[in-house]
Amino acid sequence: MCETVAILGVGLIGGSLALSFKERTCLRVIGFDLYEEDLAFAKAAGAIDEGYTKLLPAVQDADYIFIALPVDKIKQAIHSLTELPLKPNVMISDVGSTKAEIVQKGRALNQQGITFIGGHPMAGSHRSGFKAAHSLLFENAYYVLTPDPDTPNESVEQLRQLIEKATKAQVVLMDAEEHDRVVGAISHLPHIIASGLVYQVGKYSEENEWFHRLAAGGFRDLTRIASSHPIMWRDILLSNVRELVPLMDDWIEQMKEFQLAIIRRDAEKIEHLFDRARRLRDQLPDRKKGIIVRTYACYLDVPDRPGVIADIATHLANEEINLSNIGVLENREDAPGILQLTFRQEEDYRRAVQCLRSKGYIVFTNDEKEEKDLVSVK
Ligand SMILES: NC(=O)c1ccc[n+]([C@@H]2O[C@H](COP(=O)([O-])OP(=O)(O)OC[C@H]3O[C@@H](n4cnc5c(N)ncnc54)[C@H](O)[C@@H]3O)[C@@H](O)[C@H]2O)c1
Ligand SMILES: O=C(O)C(=O)C[C@]1(C(=O)O)C=C[C@@H](O)C=C1
Repeated sequence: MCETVAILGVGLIGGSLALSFKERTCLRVIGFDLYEEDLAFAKAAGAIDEGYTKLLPAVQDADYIFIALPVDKIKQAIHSLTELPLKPNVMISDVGSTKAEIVQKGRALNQQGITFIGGHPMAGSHRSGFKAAHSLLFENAYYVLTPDPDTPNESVEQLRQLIEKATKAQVVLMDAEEHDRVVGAISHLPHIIASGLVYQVGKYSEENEWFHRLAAGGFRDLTRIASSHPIMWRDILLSNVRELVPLMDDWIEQMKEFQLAIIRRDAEKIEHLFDRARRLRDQLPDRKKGIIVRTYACYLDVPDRPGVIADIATHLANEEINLSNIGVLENREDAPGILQLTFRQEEDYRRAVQCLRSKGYIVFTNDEKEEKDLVSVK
């Protein structure tokens, strides 16, 4: 007979877990959330079998409980679980973005003989709620578990196998404090910096709206995560103060190093800083994400005249080439825009390049675009 998993909080992460369990295991999935409508939506989407707005009916038959609430609410839920009649062999985990404080709370469950193992899937989005959930959100991502030294190995293995089977993520084990330091640097601090940049430009744009209007690719890429849920991020920061304060000190030092090099007009130093950063960035492991489908793109210098996009689309349609997306990358008034055409199939992409070149368009591929960008920067 199949077991039951209760997911507390059927939002982005809980909803994605629920979809993963339904898709790749035979577990019965019970959802718990504040809102009836969200539960009804998750049920209609096939993510949960039943949904409750009360904790007891959601957890009393569960063999596994995953707490996917905001960090502060995870701590409260752990406390509530210590007071409820649960199945004796239930295994409890969470998905919170910080671990030390949560694992500390979880020890109250461990003292009652219930296995609690902290967890954190290293994938997500700036979007929130079940509407943004996806069964492949965690595919190929790391999924950190932070068992205490005295957690039985069999329990860790059992949880690892369940998570890997359902989510297709790769489980790694880590000490909770080490987790908070690492994730503080690669996730929490970047969220603060992104919001800080948006603030700075927001302030300037109150005086001069061009600051907002000119904000283009680089600024947008760098600040996407500033659109994340403010309450979720408030709780994350408040739960990782110990690591964040020294990390912010280091960041301020790093900015001062850049500032000094600029004040001194120290070209060599500036180049060295950028060169080192580029090398380090290029060494980041490329973890292929499940929900990102491989696409093929080509680029066109297009004259800024009416009908040009329709003309391109017509040529492709006449050749029965399937175009997946079309977008303007740059749109300067005094220069041609760059049109990005994206294709799902390599064959479509190759035929499109050939077809459009034969119609007189200047088409360049990804590698050629990189070369062109570098040349125009020199
Ligand atoms: N968003 C990310 O990228 C990401 C990635 C990894 C881990 N996490 C962690 O996952 C957890 C959930 O984040 P999310 O992005 O899924 O948030 P979310 O807002 O999408 O989902 C949270 C869900 O919990 C419900 N909820 C909130 N308070 C509740 C309460 N008191 N009782 C019952 N239900 C309640 C909300 O209605 C919502 O459905 C957080 O702890 C976060 O730190 C987030
Ligand atoms: O991709 C994003 O938008 C995220 O913010 C995801 C992200 C991250 O910082 O990498 C955010 C919080 C999580 O705890 C894990 C992943």
